[in-house]
Amino acid sequence: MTAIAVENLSKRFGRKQALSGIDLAIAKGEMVALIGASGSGKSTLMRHIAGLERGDGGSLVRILGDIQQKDGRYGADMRALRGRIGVIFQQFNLVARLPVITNVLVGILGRISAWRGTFGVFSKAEKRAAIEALGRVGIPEVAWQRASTLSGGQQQRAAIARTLMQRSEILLADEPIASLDPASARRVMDVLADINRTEGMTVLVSLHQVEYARVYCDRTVALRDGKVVYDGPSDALSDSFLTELYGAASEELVLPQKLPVRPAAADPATKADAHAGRHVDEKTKTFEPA
Ligand SMILES: Nc1ncnc2c1ncn2[C@@H]1O[C@H](COP(=O)(O)OP(=O)(O)OP(=O)(O)O)[C@@H](O)[C@H]1O
Repeated sequence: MTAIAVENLSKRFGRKQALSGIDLAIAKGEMVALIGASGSGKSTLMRHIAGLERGDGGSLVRILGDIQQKDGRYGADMRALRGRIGVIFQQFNLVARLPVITNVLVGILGRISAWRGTFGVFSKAEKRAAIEALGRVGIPEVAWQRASTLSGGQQQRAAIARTLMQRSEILLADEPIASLDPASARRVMDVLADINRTEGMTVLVSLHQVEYARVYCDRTVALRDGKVVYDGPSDALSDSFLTELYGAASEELVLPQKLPVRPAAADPATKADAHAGRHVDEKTKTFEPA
């Protein structure tokens, strides 16, 4: 089953064409990296898939088989679809003054009555589940601390715990490791890979550095100037191929040091849907094997 299907998605902000005719299909259970130099359109694409932004005429986004938006209009099931998608951003993921556990419990707001949500009335079982979710991401001990006291990496892991509480089926992580040190970045990526594997959650993660894509994701989609310029196996993204795709801008996508190799994370059953590599020829708009 296709979790995310984007067809001919374009978006113009004033004179800026942020996205141009994006076609993308991500199968349920895949963990896919989205890479691209600064300004290539990664966040804009993520925001459209999350249903936070509407594309221009001719655009179509389906989430888990249902129309989320078409021709710049949201579908009827928009609210329900939003509940099935968890979103993590580079920053501002948590309410700093609230305890971590309350931030995690925010994940169930879509499932409980408005008054319980407003007054923060959560049952013992819900609190236990929130602590379990924090355990799944390796930080159960911080449950009662204020979110502002957590490190950047812990904050990202708490945000992932919130999406577990939400029981989201798709996780969109927009540059979740951009402001983290390498060790914290790896821990966050480990957690994403783990919930992809064990919960079968579909993960689309945008990354600035291609090394993380190579280590953690079987498949990478590369954007340049709002267009898909590559969609295929991450290990085909050699430094020389990146230079071919991005020219001098490829330097900002490559870490000076290599990351340690990590075993493939995705469930083999879901790999059958993985796409063969395609290098997109922008002039003819045809897809060629990389
Ligand atoms: N709301 C907006 N209004 C006007 N222009 C926008 C808006 N959002 C994005 N853009 C423009 O669209 C282009 C793509 O931006 P986007 O943030 O998606 O890129 P990105 O690949 O996520 O970059 P970065 O890696 O720096 O976060 C940029 O030129 C940006 O300035």
